Amino acid sequence: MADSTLPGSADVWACADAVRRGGPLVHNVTNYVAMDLSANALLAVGASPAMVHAHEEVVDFALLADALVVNIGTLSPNWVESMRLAVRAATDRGIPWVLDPVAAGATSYRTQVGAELLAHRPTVVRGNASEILSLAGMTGRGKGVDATDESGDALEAAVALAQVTGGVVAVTGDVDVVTDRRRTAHVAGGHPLMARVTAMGCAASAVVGAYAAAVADPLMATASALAVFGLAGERAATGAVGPGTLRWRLLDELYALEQSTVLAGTRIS
Ligand SMILES: Nc1ncnc2c1ncn2[C@@H]1O[C@H](COP(=O)(O)OP(=O)(O)O)[C@@H](O)[C@H]1O
Ligand SMILES: Cc1ncsc1CCOP(=O)(O)O
Ligand SMILES: [Mg+2]
Repeated sequence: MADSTLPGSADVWACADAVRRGGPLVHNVTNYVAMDLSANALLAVGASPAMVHAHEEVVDFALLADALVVNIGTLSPNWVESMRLAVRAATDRGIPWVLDPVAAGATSYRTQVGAELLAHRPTVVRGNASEILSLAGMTGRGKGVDATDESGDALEAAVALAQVTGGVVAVTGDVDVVTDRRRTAHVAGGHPLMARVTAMGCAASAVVGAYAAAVADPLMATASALAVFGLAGERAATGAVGPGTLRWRLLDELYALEQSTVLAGTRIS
């Protein structure tokens, strides 16, 4: 249902422009698989990435950053402690932080770590439908890091999680659903081939971090970041011969995205 407080295409462009002009420094405690694509996606949208997780420096780095992204993709106790330290520092400073609960529900360890981090009230949670359902204690049927549920079926779970965090929860998939309980945006776009490239969701979470640093309203920031990411993804898929070319074309499209393309291509309802 249309909601006049949801971002329109001009808002999405204003957010993209704010990221390009501001060039936020985004601190990532992320997984080994996602580091490269996330860092390149952040650079392509105009942000500065840093992947920093050693206990000895993670707090100092969080003090420099404009946003933090925490991703549990390749977690271990050592990494979880890095996440705790980084989240505490980011929270103390009041910078936005994003939680990507990769494969929550696949093992009890992941679900438990996801729940612990959730209790620290991330500004934004971004996951696929199976992860969001699992984190909310509902029956997500993920296949490892991949979703087997539809984003539209996780709206109730997203609202329940947003109730816990007081922030924004985004469920990506064929349509991205973004809610802060009061407002719910359905962001159309993207391409099914995007799910065939590993770390695509992680990179989307990283880009959400950049937008949350540059834009005060987390729902506006998240919906805009996902609109831009989806638009770049669908343009990248046009002419891609498979996942490999899509991956690199996505970076080119994120980098080259123009105002006219965003104004014509954004579909948020
Ligand atoms: N079937 C699809 N149609 C369009 N876009 C998709 C589809 N599946 C995933 N995407 C897009 O791919 C990106 C990653 O989302 P997703 O695959 O849900 O994350 P994850 O990799 O964490 O499972 C998002 O921008 C999302 O909109
Ligand atoms: C394959 C894999 N294994 C652990 S983390 C990871 C990457 C997951 O990336 P995404 O959630 O974006 O698909
Ligand atoms: Mg994921």
